[in-house]
Amino acid sequence: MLRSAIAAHDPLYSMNSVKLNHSVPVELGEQSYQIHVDFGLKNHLADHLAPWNQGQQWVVLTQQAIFDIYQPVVNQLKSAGFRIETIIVPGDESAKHIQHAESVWSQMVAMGCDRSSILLALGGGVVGDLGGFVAATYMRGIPFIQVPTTLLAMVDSAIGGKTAVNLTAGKNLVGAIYQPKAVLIDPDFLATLPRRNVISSLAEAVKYGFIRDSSIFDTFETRFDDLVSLNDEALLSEIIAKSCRIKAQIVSNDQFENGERRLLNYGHTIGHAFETLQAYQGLYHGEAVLYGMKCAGFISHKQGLLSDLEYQRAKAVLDRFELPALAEVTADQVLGVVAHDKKMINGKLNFILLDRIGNGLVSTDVSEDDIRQSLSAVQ
Ligand SMILES: NC(=O)c1ccc[n+]([C@@H]2O[C@H](COP(=O)([O-])OP(=O)(O)OC[C@H]3O[C@@H](n4cnc5c(N)ncnc54)[C@H](O)[C@@H]3O)[C@@H](O)[C@H]2O)c1
Ligand SMILES: O=C(O)C(=O)C[C@@H](O)[C@H](O)[C@H](O)COP(=O)(O)O
Ligand SMILES: [Zn+2]
Repeated sequence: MLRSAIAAHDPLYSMNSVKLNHSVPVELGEQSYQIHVDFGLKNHLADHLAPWNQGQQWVVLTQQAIFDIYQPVVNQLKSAGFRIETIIVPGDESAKHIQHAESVWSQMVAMGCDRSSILLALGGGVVGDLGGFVAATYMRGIPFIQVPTTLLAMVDSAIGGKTAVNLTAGKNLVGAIYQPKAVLIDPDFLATLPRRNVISSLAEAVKYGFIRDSSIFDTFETRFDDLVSLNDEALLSEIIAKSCRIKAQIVSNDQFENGERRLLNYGHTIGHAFETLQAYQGLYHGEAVLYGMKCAGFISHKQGLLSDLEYQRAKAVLDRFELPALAEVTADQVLGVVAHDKKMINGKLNFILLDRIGNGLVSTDVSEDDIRQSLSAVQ
């Protein structure tokens, strides 16, 4: 509490005197990069960015609520001699619309950005996804750097190069796989993150516990309240480090999602449908994925893949997350959106299931009836 209060007044404040820093490589040949996790990194951002600064125009893409708190971080770069302009996009999922990509492209032209310019995405997954998409397309591609400010972005969205905007018909239906030059994580940003966003963010961390590393799931079972409160820096550091390593490894193995990377979509097939049907309002991404993971766990159990005991454990952890009620949507509506899912290949849906906690698998045997029954179980 005290920390949050101090940090809210001093955006350059570091909440950690003990260093819990580490680096994780994302191995992608010539596109390889490092994820640096460093409490207090934002106070030295200019040093971290110096290797890329050759006097070119930089654009910081962010949202008003973030800029209001962290403007001193941007000012610090100006003081260090960076040529910086700031572009503000809407503070919610509506920013991931092609009209905002167009607006950012046009503002960048007006600012004199050329192919050497660098886009720095300072924000959560929305800023990162939109910023990455703009960077991938502006003058056919300029470098970009991710500085995530939400826990979701630190454990997932800033890593791996998925960039996108939404269509009315579905989430992330237009985008590119375009890797950042670096991901610079300062967990101190989380001191000002609203609790609802922390809870939503944790969805992507528990996802790794389901699909890959049961020790992450065990941590959710035993230390749920400590995870949500963010009070234990060692625990926070551990959950970020484990998540980054898993995501980096999966992306390194399968950048273009031909196999293993599909596991990262656990809970997303139905979660994305909920977001789409609510017109990207009312339900945060992580919250939608939590509902989706409830459905996927139900189907895994129904198909006899997940034991009674493991299903009950999965359900008990997911039920601890505070979630807003789902809007009334019919199973037909959900199935209609799922039909456009990006994992639909030759008319076959690739659905992510579990055969135990800690092991995800890709199934092409999930029926409409499975989905209908799972929806009845969670609604
Ligand atoms: N590319 C990927 O691999 C990937 C992975 C997961 C999610 N996503 C996408 O990420 C998006 C969700 O991202 P999110 O959960 O980070 O939410 P978000 O980006 O919408 O941010 C949540 C809210 O918190 C505010 N905020 C951000 N950082 C803050 C801070 N430090 N202090 C105070 N306020 C802060 C933002 O302004 C925003 O209003 C979705 O669009 C989802 O599809 C992408
Ligand atoms: O990086 C990935 O791969 C993921 O699937 C991570 C997801 O958490 C993320 O929400 C992603 O944007 C969903 O991918 P999509 O291809 O279904 O849009
Ligand atoms: Zn996600």
